[in-house]
Amino acid sequence: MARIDFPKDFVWGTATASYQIEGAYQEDGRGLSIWDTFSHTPGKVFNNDNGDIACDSYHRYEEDVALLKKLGVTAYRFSIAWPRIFPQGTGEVNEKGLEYYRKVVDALLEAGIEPCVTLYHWDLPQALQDKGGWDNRDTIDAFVKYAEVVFKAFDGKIKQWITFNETWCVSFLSNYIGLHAPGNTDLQLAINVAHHCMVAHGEAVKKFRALGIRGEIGTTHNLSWCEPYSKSAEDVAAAHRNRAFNNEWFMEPTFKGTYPQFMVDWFASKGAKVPVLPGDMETIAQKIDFIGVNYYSGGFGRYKKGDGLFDCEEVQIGFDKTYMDWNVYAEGLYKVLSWVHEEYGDTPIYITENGACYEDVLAEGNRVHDTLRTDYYKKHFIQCHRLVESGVPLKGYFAWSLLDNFEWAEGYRKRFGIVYTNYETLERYPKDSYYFIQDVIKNGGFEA
Ligand SMILES: N#[N+]C[C@@H]1[C@@H](O)[C@H](O)[C@@H](O)[C@@H]2O[C@H]12
Repeated sequence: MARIDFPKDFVWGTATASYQIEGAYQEDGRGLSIWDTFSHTPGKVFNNDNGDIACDSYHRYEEDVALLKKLGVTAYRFSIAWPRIFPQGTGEVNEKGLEYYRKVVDALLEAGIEPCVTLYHWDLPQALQDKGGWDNRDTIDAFVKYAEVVFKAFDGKIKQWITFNETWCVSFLSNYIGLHAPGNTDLQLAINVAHHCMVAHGEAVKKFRALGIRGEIGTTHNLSWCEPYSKSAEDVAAAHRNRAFNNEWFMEPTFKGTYPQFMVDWFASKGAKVPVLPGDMETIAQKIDFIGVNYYSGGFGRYKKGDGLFDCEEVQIGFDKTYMDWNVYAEGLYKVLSWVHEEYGDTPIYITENGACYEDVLAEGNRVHDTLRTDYYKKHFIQCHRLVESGVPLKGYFAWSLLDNFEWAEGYRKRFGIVYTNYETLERYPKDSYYFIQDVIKNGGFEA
């Protein structure tokens, strides 16, 4: 056993998202989002679950803040629902929407917890989707207007802003693979969406700077790590294409204002190209104050002609699996964040999501002995410590998630929370993993 200790100023937090926890989907003037439409479409979500009620955090946010305070975190990442602020995506501001978030932010600050707010965590107003959504460049301007309203409303209170959550999911998962809202399966459309979201990110950063909003702004990309199964040129190239699909395709524009040419060529071979307009790349590459990275898993890949979009097949080498059937590959976190530092320099990094889904059993006394999840966190905290020790500018960590919540197309069957949500009573029960993290925060580390 070796003791690992984190820097005194290391930020510990947890993360959630509006559609996954709030419920109250028609309350106080909220407009419909694409996830209301998608989840209400039979067959799209497991068990036809939806976010109509979710964890009812719209009414129970004070319980959530109390759990955060008891946990000992100094930050809480949540998202603002665009359809609560602009029910039609643009036009009239819904003051009741702003009022809800004022209450949440004030409760957090009262508890000594810094709000870290994501502007876009996938709940696009349906009214904008009806006009083409992110495929329509007009949505960029609508996003910037929405961002300006919330920047001004919370200036000085919210000091850490994230423009987008996981643009890969917004684009490829939702418009090429089709698993998430709006459920398209068109590669060119997905590339258009990715590009327009990144332009919207850059325009929002420009607006943030122009308004002189206090605090820091960044964005969050979901990065993964695919290690080549062998050192053969074919396997190395295939694994790189697999990584670049998640990683370089988004990080290169964000930091260098260019797309990786080998991937541009690869997509061109599939008949798809990026709809770049003059000035777009300079806009995307606006300097950011931090980069958020969501990391869950990775694995090994090797060349196999025709396998998937990149002629890369996953090789099973015996990793333990989570209930999402994802590898528990903690060293992948070390590899990917070391790569970020090597490739993109000293921009501060926050792990804005990391966590695991397991089949949780409610035991006596409303306890959940989620030893596998606690073990997942231990393994990844060890890698976080390794990163800090190696000089990577890792400044903080947000566990996904505070609560079991609406897990998108998986509905409520997949639980990622460190707090168990009883969906019948909406009561919250801290799991053993919650108490493990509480202890790590309190003691600044743990015996690894
Ligand atoms: N799946 N899964 C869990 C988690 C999802 O619940 C978050 O909303 C996303 O940001 C990211 O995908 C990660």
